[in-house]
Amino acid sequence: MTSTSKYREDWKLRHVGSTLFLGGTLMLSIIMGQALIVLAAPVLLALYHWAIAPAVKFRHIAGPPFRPLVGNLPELFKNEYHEAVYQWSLQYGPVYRFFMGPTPIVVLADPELSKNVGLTLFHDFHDRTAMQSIETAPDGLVFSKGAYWAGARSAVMPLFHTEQLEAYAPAMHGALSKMRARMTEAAAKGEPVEVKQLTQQLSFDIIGKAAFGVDFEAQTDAETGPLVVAANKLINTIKIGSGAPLETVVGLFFPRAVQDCIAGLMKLVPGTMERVGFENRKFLMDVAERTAAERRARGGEDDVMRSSDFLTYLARTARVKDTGRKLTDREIRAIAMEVLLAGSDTTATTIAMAVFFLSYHADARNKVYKEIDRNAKAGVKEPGYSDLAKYSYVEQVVKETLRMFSTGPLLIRTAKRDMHVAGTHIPAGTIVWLATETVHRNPVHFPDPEQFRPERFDPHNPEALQRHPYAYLPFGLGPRMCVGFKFAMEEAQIALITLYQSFRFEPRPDTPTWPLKVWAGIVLKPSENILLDVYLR
Ligand code: HEM
Repeated sequence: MTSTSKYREDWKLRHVGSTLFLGGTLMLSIIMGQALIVLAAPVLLALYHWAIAPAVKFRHIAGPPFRPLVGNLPELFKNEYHEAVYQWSLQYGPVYRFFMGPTPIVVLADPELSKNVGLTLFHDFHDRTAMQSIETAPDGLVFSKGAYWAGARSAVMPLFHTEQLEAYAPAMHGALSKMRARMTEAAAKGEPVEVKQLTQQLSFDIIGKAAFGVDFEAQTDAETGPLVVAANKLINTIKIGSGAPLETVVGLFFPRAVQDCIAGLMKLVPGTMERVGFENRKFLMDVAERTAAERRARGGEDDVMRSSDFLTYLARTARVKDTGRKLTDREIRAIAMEVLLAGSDTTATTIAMAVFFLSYHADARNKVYKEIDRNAKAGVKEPGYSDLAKYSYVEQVVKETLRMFSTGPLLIRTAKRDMHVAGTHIPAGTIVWLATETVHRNPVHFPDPEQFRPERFDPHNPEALQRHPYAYLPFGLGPRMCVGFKFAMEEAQIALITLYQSFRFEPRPDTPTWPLKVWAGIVLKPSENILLDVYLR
């Protein structure tokens, strides 16, 4: 080989080598680039989902400025979140949006809009979205959906028919006699009473007897009674905001599947709120299931409507309206749990707050005494459900208490499809809050809203006659309205009648004043420490 041809050969080899090297590098960078894209895509997508999309998608609705990732959580949890909702409505009007982390919430704070969403457009705003991954949710009422919910609700409704409500009154009086004894003792000793604590225990005893048919012993054994201890522990785990379980916090930022996964994992770790919630829910559900089985075994499908408890009725008589099918054990225990949770703290807070307001309002208190004494003279001492019509002022007191201090200050609905409400586009899947408490505080519908004035609910009062029919919604509205509202009104009225038959409550220097620093939360943030002096009348 000549030197020229050798040179050519070397050159070729070098050329092939560098081409291969260049090609390889190019390939490698393409592969790495693609890998990078594959790896980065979810991060970019998540960033888009958290940091950009919500603001872009909801830019047509006014509201507080969006912050990437956290949205408006800081403002929301600074006070109580329905207080933030109220303040925003003053700033942005009756239709606005804010962001719970990256999740947009559209708020409607107007009676007509409540009517539209809760009633007129019900089929498009049929369901609620849960913040926690509650395992009983698909079988109960509160977070069940569509046709299943309608069937379950139809089976439960007869529990709140008039004759049944009449049958719960003796259990209410039974529980109240224990409370009266405790109050009498406190009055004799000159000791103050913490009203909310007492009414909480009272409510557990009442709902325990009515729903489960068993004695929760909350008033006699609050510290060690297994049912009341479990119920209290469970209630503490159902929180949103500071002190909420990790799964709830995760649920603010991640899709439901991630939240469920975290909830499942946390349940395995002793001491976590998820574990405490799981154990106590299971304990109570097992009690409900055992009790239902025992009630079922006692008899056939006979008439167990009167003088029975919820579980007996649900296990033996209840039927889904259209199909006629019986409720399963899973459904029965889920409904029993919900009733226990939805029906205890809400009613207890209402009774406690009514006593609180009355302690500061001698005029209203004297009208209550007058009504009670008039009925007592006419022979009504332990009123049943049908007697309550004779206590219209006590009813007005309960209504005004629920207006001033809502234990259900927001109604939750989810848009099933793209909708237009008040000319505003609401995309499918959006969570909508009907800010009922904000309306309750609006002077257009309730003049001097910070004033406790039960007379505003006197049906003959021009203020009541002129009010928008959907301005006052403490129990919600439409087909998803509170299933237990008549039970709650019955319990609150009977409790107040019993208490004011015998006692007088006076504020102390350390009693909170209105407005309270802490407002009721959507789930369970009661006004605690309502310390009052109690006297025999
Ligand atoms: C003062 C007491 C109570 C208040 C303020 C209250 C308030 C509410 C509110 C605002 C809702 C949502 C309604 C809606 O979205 O339109 C609701 C739903 C519900 N409440 Fe009550 N409630 C009280 C007592 C009770 C009691 C005593 C029970 C049971 C015995 C109960 C069981 C339920 C259930 C099961 C739901 C879900 C209904 C459904 O989605 O079909 N509540 N409650």
